[in-house]
Amino acid sequence: MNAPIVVDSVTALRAQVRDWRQAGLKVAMVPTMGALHDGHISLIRIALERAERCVVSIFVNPTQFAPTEDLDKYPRQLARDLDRLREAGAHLAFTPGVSEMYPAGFATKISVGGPSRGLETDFRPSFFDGVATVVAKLLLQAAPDCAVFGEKDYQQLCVVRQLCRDLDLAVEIVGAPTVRDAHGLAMSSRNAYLGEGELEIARKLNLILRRAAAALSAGADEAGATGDTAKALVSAGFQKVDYVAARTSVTLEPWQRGRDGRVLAAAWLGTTRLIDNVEIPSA
Ligand SMILES: Nc1ncnc2c1ncn2[C@@H]1O[C@H](COP(=O)(O)OP(=O)(O)OP(=O)(O)O)[C@@H](O)[C@H]1O
Ligand SMILES: CC(C)(CO)[C@@H](O)C(=O)[O-]
Ligand code: BAL
Repeated sequence: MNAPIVVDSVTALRAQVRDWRQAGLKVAMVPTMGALHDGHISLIRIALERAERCVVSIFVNPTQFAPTEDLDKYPRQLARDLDRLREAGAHLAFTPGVSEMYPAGFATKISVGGPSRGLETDFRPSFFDGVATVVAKLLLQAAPDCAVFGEKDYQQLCVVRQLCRDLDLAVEIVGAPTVRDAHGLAMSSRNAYLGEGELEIARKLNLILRRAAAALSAGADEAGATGDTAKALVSAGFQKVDYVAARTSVTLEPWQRGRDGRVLAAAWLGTTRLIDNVEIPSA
């Protein structure tokens, strides 16, 4: 595979996408924060099934991190990421610096309602403002035909869909299934923070959520099932559970039996916060 073109300015990104467009080629985008793993590569594969050209952005977006969060220690490994992009057949890596995305005087924030209410927002109150603002910018900068986001960050996917619908952004948002290791652990750049013992515990998260989803599907009381799940996570070794909740798919309104639903959770292992979600099987 050829090495991807690497650009760090919006002007160069726009010029390249315009050339592809003029040549009649479709463009797909995969926004990331880098430290690429097989989950990201699966998004690129899906992008390449839908378009002749794939743009991957690598930008650790400071506005979605709270001051107490891991912005400084977030893994940054551009050379390795570019190798992975070449192997995956991505055509362009957009690697802007902070001042390219947020030049002096930048003063806009996009705040999405609906699916951003609750769950992550209860614990990361400005997270989705940061995500929505940067995703809107990336989609306006690259103007792709479609953009691929992972279901691992399920609430984020729902917020991005709402954002594009509300702002009439002419881009199709494609959701991609969660890629997991052999033990069910969702791949995540933050898994790199986990020590050996923590990894063993992290691998129990998905199984515990699947049990909760099966119990709900079989008719268990929602408050009881989510409460038992939080207790099971603590028994498994998680020190703190931010939430375990059942929600209706897409809108993330309270789940109603008979409707498509998901169980979503966030929990801490030491200083590492993991999230995951699973579908509630239809009864
Ligand atoms: N295991 C996975 N399967 C499918 N998509 C994934 C997976 N992990 C991340 N993604 C998707 O990749 C995109 C970029 O995510 P990001 O760069 O934040 O990676 P991450 O592994 O989720 O990192 P973090 O550990 O910071 O949450 C998002 O759309 C995210 O949902
Ligand atoms: C969508 C995103 C690239 C915005 O910074 C980020 O939240 C992520 O990697 O999931
Ligand atoms: N994967 C979503 C980005 C974040 O948690 O900061």
